[in-house]
Amino acid sequence: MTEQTARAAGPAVLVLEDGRVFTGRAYGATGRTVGEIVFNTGMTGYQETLTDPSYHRQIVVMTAPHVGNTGVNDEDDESTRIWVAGFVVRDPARRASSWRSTRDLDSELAEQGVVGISAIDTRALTRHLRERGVMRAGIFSGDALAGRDGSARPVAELRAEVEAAPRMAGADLAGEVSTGTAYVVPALGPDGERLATPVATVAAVDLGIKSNTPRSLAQRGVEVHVLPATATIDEVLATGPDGVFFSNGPGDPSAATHEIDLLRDVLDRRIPFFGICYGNQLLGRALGYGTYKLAYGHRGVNQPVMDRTTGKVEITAHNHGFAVDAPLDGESVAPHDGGRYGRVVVSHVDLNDDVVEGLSALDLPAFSVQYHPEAAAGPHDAAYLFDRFLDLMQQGAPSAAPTTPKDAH
Ligand SMILES: NC(=O)CC[C@H](N)C(=O)O
Repeated sequence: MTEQTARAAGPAVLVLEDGRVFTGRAYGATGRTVGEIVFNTGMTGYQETLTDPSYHRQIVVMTAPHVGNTGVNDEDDESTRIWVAGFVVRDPARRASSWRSTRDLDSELAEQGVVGISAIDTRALTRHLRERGVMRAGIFSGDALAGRDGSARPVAELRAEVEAAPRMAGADLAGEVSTGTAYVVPALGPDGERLATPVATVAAVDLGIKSNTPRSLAQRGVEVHVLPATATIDEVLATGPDGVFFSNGPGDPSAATHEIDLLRDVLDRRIPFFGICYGNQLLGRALGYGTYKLAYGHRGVNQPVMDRTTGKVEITAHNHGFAVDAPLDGESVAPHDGGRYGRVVVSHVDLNDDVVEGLSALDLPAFSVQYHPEAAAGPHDAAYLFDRFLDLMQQGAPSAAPTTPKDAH
């Protein structure tokens, strides 16, 4: 068992755009950070959350009161670094304890320069964000909190820095987190051995991809060519894909012009397509539907979603602040370009708030979900969607595409 003990910490403040201030202790790196403040209701999975590139430019509040208990290990990162802009916790573990832990979370945050705050009332903060919606915020500690004479800087000054931070609405961020160069994740056989002949080849456009996504495809015998967000249709076609995948990622889908054009090029060629989260929003926009910003989003690991093609309810992992605006009931004609993409159904819906959680084209080999079948963190109820993608690639469209949902839950 590995155990690590937390470091001593000085004062820190969290300042919200609307003027609300929380006072606590510095956690992780000391200094200043600004971003959009959002809350995550997962009781587990902080390491996967921190390393999920979709959280780029966001300060994450964990509603679970104890964070850091199992330290940090070498297996659970979802990318090569921590992406959150800041981290807010109630009660950090004073001692990390797990057989897999190699370091404690406080030091890991400090080492990666991630400014955090602890010892604040995260329940009051979350209730505030639920009432008012997500907004910009800043965490200030150390020199960023103290004025020249050593006394704390006035809140108005800190708030002005928060108000100068860029907003999430309109932000095109995939290019800031995507891989710079293409790479291949090899197909695996049943015993984890490399397959000489993959079952299928997928071109996966990395808009902020989590490691468990190509892994989930590779485990089904798929060879995955991960491409940068700047990929062109020729680069996609050069991989000889049986299917194209668009990943999760940070930012506002309405700003992703290049990716939406690329996706239309894919749809025009009737190449089987699957998208997750940002990929779902981009499919929505490519088909001509709108997207909008939710008041406080869905971030956690226990969101109930109904697969309306089977009537089954699954418990799912979410991280989204935007959503697709498509008609919930029955088929609609995709609005883009006079309806040339044919009919679409909302295949999945969130049972908490009726937000669109999946789209299926009926006349094209294309579908997507707003939540995370790759889990990490979260339950694996939705892993069947990778099999659905494989079926779509192997059987072709539109035979594998779901039919119109029978009921609207
Ligand atoms: N995880 C994601 O792909 C997030 C998509 C988008 N940035 C949102 O916040 O809704």
